[in-house]
Amino acid sequence: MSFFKKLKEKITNQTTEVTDKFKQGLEKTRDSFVGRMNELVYRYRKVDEDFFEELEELLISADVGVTTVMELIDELKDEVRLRNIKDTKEIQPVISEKLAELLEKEGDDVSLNLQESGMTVILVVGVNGVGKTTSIGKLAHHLKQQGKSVMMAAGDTFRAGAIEQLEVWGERVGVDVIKQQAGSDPAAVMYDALQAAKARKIDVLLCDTAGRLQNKVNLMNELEKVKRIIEREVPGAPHEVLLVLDATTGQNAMSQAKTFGQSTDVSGIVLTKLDGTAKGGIVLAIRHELDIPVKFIGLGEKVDDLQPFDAEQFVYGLFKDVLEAEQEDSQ
Ligand SMILES: Nc1nc2c(ncn2[C@@H]2O[C@H](COP(=O)(O)OP(=O)(O)OP(=O)(O)O)[C@@H](O)[C@H]2O)c(=O)[nH]1
Repeated sequence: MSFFKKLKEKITNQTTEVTDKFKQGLEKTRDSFVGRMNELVYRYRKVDEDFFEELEELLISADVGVTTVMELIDELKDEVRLRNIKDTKEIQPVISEKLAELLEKEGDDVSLNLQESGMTVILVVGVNGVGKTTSIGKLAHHLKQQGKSVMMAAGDTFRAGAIEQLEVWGERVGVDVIKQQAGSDPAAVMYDALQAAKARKIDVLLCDTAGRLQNKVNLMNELEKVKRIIEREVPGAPHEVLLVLDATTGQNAMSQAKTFGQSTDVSGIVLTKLDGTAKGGIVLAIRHELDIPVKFIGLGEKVDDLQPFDAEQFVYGLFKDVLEAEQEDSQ
Protein backbone atom coordinates (compact mmCIF):
# COMPACT_ATOMS: atom_id res chain seq x y z
CA MET A 1 0.00 0.00 0.00
CA SER A 2 1.39 3.43 -0.96
CA PHE A 3 2.70 5.82 1.66
CA PHE A 4 -0.19 8.11 0.77
CA LYS A 5 -2.89 5.50 1.36
CA LYS A 6 -1.26 4.58 4.71
CA LEU A 7 -1.20 8.27 5.60
CA LYS A 8 -4.89 8.73 4.83
CA GLU A 9 -5.69 5.85 7.16
CA LYS A 10 -3.56 7.35 9.93
CA ILE A 11 -4.74 10.96 9.88
CA THR A 12 -8.23 10.09 11.00
CA ASN A 13 -7.08 9.54 14.58
CA GLN A 14 -4.14 11.96 14.69
CA THR A 15 -5.39 14.87 16.73
CA THR A 16 -2.28 15.30 18.86
CA GLU A 17 -0.85 18.74 19.54
CA VAL A 18 2.10 17.73 17.33
CA THR A 19 -0.23 17.45 14.35
CA ASP A 20 -1.60 20.91 15.14
CA LYS A 21 1.96 22.26 15.40
CA PHE A 22 2.76 20.99 11.92
CA LYS A 23 -0.53 22.32 10.55
CA GLN A 24 -0.03 25.79 12.03
CA GLY A 25 3.71 25.88 11.26
CA LEU A 26 3.19 24.94 7.60
CA GLU A 27 0.29 27.30 6.99
CA LYS A 28 2.29 29.70 4.79
CA THR A 29 3.58 26.92 2.55
CA ARG A 30 0.18 25.21 2.45
CA ASP A 31 -1.67 28.39 1.52
CA SER A 32 0.87 29.37 -1.10
CA PHE A 33 2.20 26.18 -2.65
CA VAL A 34 -0.79 23.87 -2.22
CA GLY A 35 -3.26 26.71 -2.85
CA ARG A 36 -1.54 27.57 -6.14
CA MET A 37 -1.39 23.88 -7.07
CA ASN A 38 -5.18 23.60 -6.55
CA GLU A 39 -5.72 26.71 -8.68
CA LEU A 40 -3.52 25.24 -11.44
CA VAL A 41 -5.44 21.95 -11.36
CA TYR A 42 -8.79 23.69 -11.71
CA ARG A 43 -7.60 26.17 -14.35
CA TYR A 44 -6.21 23.52 -16.70
CA ARG A 45 -8.81 20.76 -16.51
CA LYS A 46 -6.87 18.67 -19.08
CA VAL A 47 -3.40 17.21 -18.31
CA ASP A 48 -1.15 18.38 -21.15
CA GLU A 49 2.38 19.73 -21.75
CA ASP A 50 1.38 23.27 -20.74
CA PHE A 51 -0.03 21.98 -17.46
CA PHE A 52 3.22 20.16 -16.68
CA GLU A 53 5.26 23.23 -17.59
CA GLU A 54 3.34 25.41 -15.15
CA LEU A 55 3.47 22.73 -12.46
CA GLU A 56 7.24 22.62 -12.95
CA GLU A 57 7.51 26.40 -12.44
CA LEU A 58 5.28 26.21 -9.38
CA LEU A 59 7.38 23.48 -7.74
CA ILE A 60 10.63 25.33 -8.48
CA SER A 61 9.17 28.55 -7.06
CA ALA A 62 8.42 26.61 -3.85
CA ASP A 63 12.13 25.74 -3.62
CA VAL A 64 11.61 22.06 -4.33
CA GLY A 65 14.89 22.19 -6.28
CA VAL A 66 15.35 21.80 -10.06
CA THR A 67 16.83 18.29 -9.92
CA THR A 68 14.00 17.05 -7.73
CA VAL A 69 11.35 18.78 -9.87
CA MET A 70 12.67 17.25 -13.11
CA GLU A 71 12.58 13.75 -11.64
CA LEU A 72 9.15 14.36 -10.15
CA ILE A 73 7.65 15.63 -13.43
CA ASP A 74 9.05 12.60 -15.30
CA GLU A 75 7.53 10.26 -12.73
CA LEU A 76 4.19 12.08 -12.95
CA LYS A 77 4.18 11.77 -16.75
CA ASP A 78 4.84 8.03 -16.45
CA GLU A 79 2.01 7.75 -13.94
CA VAL A 80 -0.37 9.69 -16.23
CA ARG A 81 0.40 7.29 -19.08
CA LEU A 82 0.15 4.23 -16.84
CA ARG A 83 -3.21 5.23 -15.34
CA ASN A 84 -4.43 6.91 -18.55
CA ILE A 85 -5.20 10.10 -16.61
CA LYS A 86 -6.80 12.86 -18.71
CA ASP A 87 -8.38 15.20 -16.14
CA THR A 88 -6.21 17.36 -13.88
CA LYS A 89 -8.48 16.62 -10.91
CA GLU A 90 -7.41 12.98 -11.13
CA ILE A 91 -3.72 13.95 -11.06
CA GLN A 92 -3.94 16.08 -7.91
CA PRO A 93 -3.78 13.20 -5.39
CA VAL A 94 -1.05 11.62 -7.54
CA ILE A 95 1.07 14.81 -7.19
CA SER A 96 0.61 14.84 -3.41
CA GLU A 97 1.41 11.11 -3.26
CA LYS A 98 4.60 11.53 -5.28
CA LEU A 99 5.70 14.46 -3.08
CA ALA A 100 4.93 12.38 0.01
CA GLU A 101 6.96 9.44 -1.27
CA LEU A 102 9.88 11.83 -1.91
CA LEU A 103 9.73 12.89 1.73
CA GLU A 104 9.50 9.42 3.15
CA LYS A 105 12.98 8.14 2.28
CA GLU A 106 12.83 4.42 3.01
CA GLY A 107 15.00 3.46 5.98
CA ASP A 108 15.81 7.07 6.76
CA ASP A 109 16.58 7.24 10.46
CA VAL A 110 15.72 10.72 11.73
CA SER A 111 16.09 9.90 15.43
CA LEU A 112 18.96 11.37 17.42
CA ASN A 113 21.91 9.03 17.99
CA LEU A 114 21.54 9.11 21.80
CA GLN A 115 23.92 6.76 23.65
CA GLU A 116 22.33 4.05 25.79
CA SER A 117 25.12 4.38 28.35
CA GLY A 118 27.52 7.26 28.88
CA MET A 119 27.31 10.80 27.56
CA THR A 120 26.00 11.85 24.15
CA VAL A 121 27.85 14.81 22.63
CA ILE A 122 26.03 16.82 19.96
CA LEU A 123 27.95 19.43 17.96
CA VAL A 124 25.74 22.13 16.41
CA VAL A 125 27.09 24.02 13.38
CA GLY A 126 25.69 26.58 10.94
CA VAL A 127 26.15 30.16 9.78
CA ASN A 128 25.00 33.04 11.95
CA GLY A 129 21.37 34.06 11.98
CA VAL A 130 19.96 30.68 10.88
CA GLY A 131 18.58 29.99 14.35
CA LYS A 132 21.44 27.92 15.77
CA THR A 133 21.42 29.25 19.33
CA THR A 134 17.63 29.17 19.44
CA SER A 135 17.61 25.60 18.15
CA ILE A 136 20.16 24.51 20.75
CA GLY A 137 17.93 26.00 23.46
CA LYS A 138 14.85 24.29 22.06
CA LEU A 139 16.72 20.99 21.68
CA ALA A 140 17.85 21.19 25.32
CA HIS A 141 14.21 21.67 26.31
CA HIS A 142 13.12 18.74 24.10
CA LEU A 143 15.76 16.43 25.64
CA LYS A 144 14.89 17.50 29.20
CA GLN A 145 11.26 16.64 28.48
CA GLN A 146 12.53 13.16 27.62
CA GLY A 147 14.09 12.97 31.10
CA LYS A 148 17.65 13.60 29.96
CA SER A 149 20.13 15.72 31.94
CA VAL A 150 21.54 18.34 29.58
CA MET A 151 24.41 20.82 29.56
CA MET A 152 25.43 23.38 26.91
CA ALA A 153 28.88 24.56 25.85
CA ALA A 154 29.20 28.17 24.62
CA GLY A 155 31.55 27.40 21.74
CA ASP A 156 30.77 30.51 19.70
CA THR A 157 33.42 32.74 21.27
CA PHE A 158 33.67 34.83 18.10
CA ARG A 159 30.34 36.61 17.72
CA ALA A 160 29.67 39.31 20.29
CA GLY A 161 26.65 38.37 22.35
CA ALA A 162 26.56 34.68 21.35
CA ILE A 163 27.69 33.52 24.81
CA GLU A 164 25.14 35.71 26.59
CA GLN A 165 22.42 34.58 24.16
CA LEU A 166 23.11 30.94 24.99
CA GLU A 167 23.07 31.76 28.71
CA VAL A 168 19.62 33.31 28.30
CA TRP A 169 18.43 30.06 26.75
CA GLY A 170 20.15 28.11 29.53
CA GLU A 171 18.17 30.04 32.14
CA ARG A 172 14.97 29.74 30.10
CA VAL A 173 15.16 25.93 29.88
CA GLY A 174 17.00 25.31 33.20
CA VAL A 175 20.27 24.01 31.73
CA ASP A 176 23.81 24.93 32.81
CA VAL A 177 26.05 26.66 30.24
CA ILE A 178 29.83 26.17 30.36
CA LYS A 179 31.59 29.25 28.98
CA GLN A 180 34.72 31.37 28.93
CA GLN A 181 35.01 35.02 27.95
CA ALA A 182 34.46 36.13 24.34
CA GLY A 183 37.50 35.60 22.16
CA SER A 184 38.65 32.50 24.06
CA ASP A 185 39.81 29.40 22.22
CA PRO A 186 36.62 27.36 21.56
CA ALA A 187 38.60 24.14 21.96
CA ALA A 188 39.41 25.20 25.52
CA VAL A 189 35.71 25.89 26.16
CA MET A 190 34.86 22.43 24.81
CA TYR A 191 37.53 20.82 27.01
CA ASP A 192 36.10 22.53 30.13
CA ALA A 193 32.55 21.58 29.18
CA LEU A 194 33.47 17.93 28.55
CA GLN A 195 35.23 17.67 31.93
CA ALA A 196 32.29 19.28 33.73
CA ALA A 197 29.72 17.14 31.90
CA LYS A 198 31.67 13.94 32.65
CA ALA A 199 32.09 14.92 36.32
CA ARG A 200 28.34 15.53 36.66
CA LYS A 201 27.45 12.41 34.60
CA ILE A 202 25.40 14.50 32.18
CA ASP A 203 23.38 12.55 29.58
CA VAL A 204 23.67 15.04 26.70
CA LEU A 205 26.18 17.85 26.06
CA LEU A 206 25.06 20.33 23.37
CA CYS A 207 27.97 22.27 21.86
CA ASP A 208 27.35 25.62 20.16
CA THR A 209 29.98 26.71 17.64
CA ALA A 210 30.90 29.88 15.77
CA GLY A 211 28.74 30.61 12.74
CA ARG A 212 31.30 32.93 11.19
CA LEU A 213 35.01 33.64 11.45
CA GLN A 214 37.31 35.76 9.34
CA ASN A 215 36.80 33.28 6.47
CA LYS A 216 35.41 29.85 5.66
CA VAL A 217 38.76 28.04 5.87
CA ASN A 218 39.39 29.32 9.40
CA LEU A 219 35.84 28.33 10.37
CA MET A 220 36.18 24.80 9.04
CA ASN A 221 39.63 24.42 10.67
CA GLU A 222 38.24 25.61 13.99
CA LEU A 223 35.36 23.13 13.76
CA GLU A 224 37.83 20.32 13.00
CA LYS A 225 39.93 21.31 16.03
CA VAL A 226 36.83 21.32 18.26
CA LYS A 227 35.84 17.90 16.94
CA ARG A 228 39.31 16.50 17.69
CA ILE A 229 39.10 17.66 21.32
CA ILE A 230 35.66 16.06 21.65
CA GLU A 231 36.81 12.78 20.06
CA ARG A 232 39.88 12.70 22.35
CA GLU A 233 37.87 13.27 25.54
CA VAL A 234 34.86 11.10 24.65
CA PRO A 235 35.73 8.21 22.31
CA GLY A 236 33.17 7.92 19.52
CA ALA A 237 31.96 11.49 19.99
CA PRO A 238 30.56 13.72 18.62
CA HIS A 239 27.60 11.33 18.22
CA GLU A 240 25.73 13.92 16.13
CA VAL A 241 26.90 16.91 14.07
CA LEU A 242 23.70 18.87 13.46
CA LEU A 243 23.77 21.52 10.74
CA VAL A 244 21.22 24.30 11.27
CA LEU A 245 19.77 25.73 8.06
CA ASP A 246 17.27 28.54 7.63
CA ALA A 247 14.39 27.39 5.39
CA THR A 248 13.67 30.99 4.36
CA THR A 249 17.06 31.17 2.61
CA GLY A 250 15.91 28.57 0.08
CA GLN A 251 18.54 27.20 -2.26
CA ASN A 252 21.21 29.12 -0.30
CA ALA A 253 20.57 26.62 2.49
CA MET A 254 21.41 23.82 0.05
CA SER A 255 24.79 25.36 -0.76
CA GLN A 256 25.52 25.82 2.96
CA ALA A 257 24.66 22.15 3.51
CA LYS A 258 27.12 21.17 0.78
CA THR A 259 29.87 23.41 2.21
CA PHE A 260 29.53 22.19 5.80
CA GLY A 261 28.81 18.64 4.68
CA GLN A 262 32.13 18.45 2.84
CA SER A 263 34.25 19.21 5.87
CA THR A 264 32.39 18.33 9.03
CA ASP A 265 30.56 15.06 8.12
CA VAL A 266 27.19 16.42 9.19
CA SER A 267 24.88 13.68 10.56
CA GLY A 268 21.60 15.59 10.52
CA ILE A 269 19.90 18.84 9.60
CA VAL A 270 17.82 21.17 11.74
CA LEU A 271 15.69 23.20 9.31
CA THR A 272 14.45 26.37 11.02
CA LYS A 273 11.82 29.01 10.27
CA LEU A 274 9.58 26.80 8.14
CA ASP A 275 6.72 28.80 9.68
CA GLY A 276 8.27 31.92 8.18
CA THR A 277 8.37 30.79 4.58
CA ALA A 278 5.94 29.89 1.83
CA LYS A 279 8.75 27.85 0.28
CA GLY A 280 8.61 24.75 2.45
CA GLY A 281 9.49 22.76 -0.68
CA ILE A 282 13.11 23.14 0.41
CA VAL A 283 12.52 20.10 2.66
CA LEU A 284 11.93 17.95 -0.43
CA ALA A 285 15.10 19.26 -2.09
CA ILE A 286 17.21 18.61 1.00
CA ARG A 287 15.84 15.12 1.53
CA HIS A 288 16.10 14.18 -2.13
CA GLU A 289 19.37 15.83 -3.13
CA LEU A 290 21.46 15.56 0.04
CA ASP A 291 22.33 12.37 1.86
CA ILE A 292 21.75 14.07 5.19
CA PRO A 293 18.45 13.41 7.02
CA VAL A 294 16.40 16.34 8.28
CA LYS A 295 16.15 15.47 12.00
CA PHE A 296 14.30 18.52 13.36
CA ILE A 297 12.29 21.38 11.94
CA GLY A 298 11.66 24.80 13.47
CA LEU A 299 8.03 25.86 13.33
CA GLY A 300 8.16 29.04 15.40
CA GLU A 301 10.12 31.01 18.01
CA LYS A 302 8.65 29.37 21.10
CA VAL A 303 10.62 26.86 23.16
CA ASP A 304 8.49 23.91 21.99
CA ASP A 305 8.46 24.94 18.32
CA LEU A 306 11.29 22.55 17.44
CA GLN A 307 9.74 19.29 16.25
CA PRO A 308 11.43 16.00 15.32
CA PHE A 309 10.97 15.69 11.55
CA ASP A 310 8.08 13.36 10.71
CA ALA A 311 7.32 12.86 7.00
CA GLU A 312 3.71 11.85 7.71
CA GLN A 313 3.04 14.87 9.90
CA PHE A 314 4.73 17.10 7.31
CA VAL A 315 2.64 15.76 4.43
CA TYR A 316 -0.53 15.98 6.49
CA GLY A 317 0.37 19.57 7.46
CA LEU A 318 0.82 20.42 3.77
CA PHE A 319 -1.98 18.47 2.13
CA LYS A 320 -4.58 18.21 4.86
CA ASP A 321 -7.26 19.92 2.73
CA VAL A 322 -6.65 17.59 -0.22
CA LEU A 323 -6.53 14.57 2.08
CA GLU A 324 -9.72 15.48 3.91
CA ALA A 325 -11.52 16.18 0.60
CA GLU A 326 -10.38 12.74 -0.61
CA GLN A 327 -11.55 11.26 2.70
CA GLU A 328 -15.04 12.74 2.18
CA ASP A 329 -15.25 11.61 -1.47
CA SER A 330 -14.41 8.05 -0.50
CA GLN A 331 -17.02 7.87 2.31
N1 LIG B 1 9.77 32.14 13.15
C1 LIG B 1 10.86 31.46 13.55
N2 LIG B 1 11.95 32.14 14.03
C2 LIG B 1 13.03 31.42 14.42
C3 LIG B 1 13.07 30.00 14.35
N3 LIG B 1 14.30 29.59 14.81
C4 LIG B 1 14.98 30.72 15.15
N4 LIG B 1 14.23 31.81 14.91
C5 LIG B 1 14.58 33.22 15.10
O1 LIG B 1 15.66 33.52 14.24
C6 LIG B 1 16.45 34.56 14.83
C7 LIG B 1 17.91 34.11 14.83
O2 LIG B 1 18.00 33.03 15.75
P1 LIG B 1 19.39 32.80 16.50
O3 LIG B 1 19.27 31.54 17.26
O4 LIG B 1 19.81 34.03 17.22
O5 LIG B 1 20.35 32.62 15.28
P2 LIG B 1 21.81 32.04 15.36
O6 LIG B 1 21.99 31.12 14.23
O7 LIG B 1 22.10 31.53 16.72
O8 LIG B 1 22.67 33.30 15.13
P3 LIG B 1 24.10 33.42 15.78
O9 LIG B 1 23.82 33.38 17.28
O10 LIG B 1 24.58 34.72 15.30
O11 LIG B 1 24.87 32.23 15.32
C8 LIG B 1 15.91 34.75 16.26
O12 LIG B 1 15.07 35.89 16.26
C9 LIG B 1 15.06 33.52 16.50
O13 LIG B 1 13.98 33.74 17.37
C10 LIG B 1 11.89 29.33 13.83
O14 LIG B 1 11.83 28.10 13.69
N5 LIG B 1 10.83 30.10 13.44
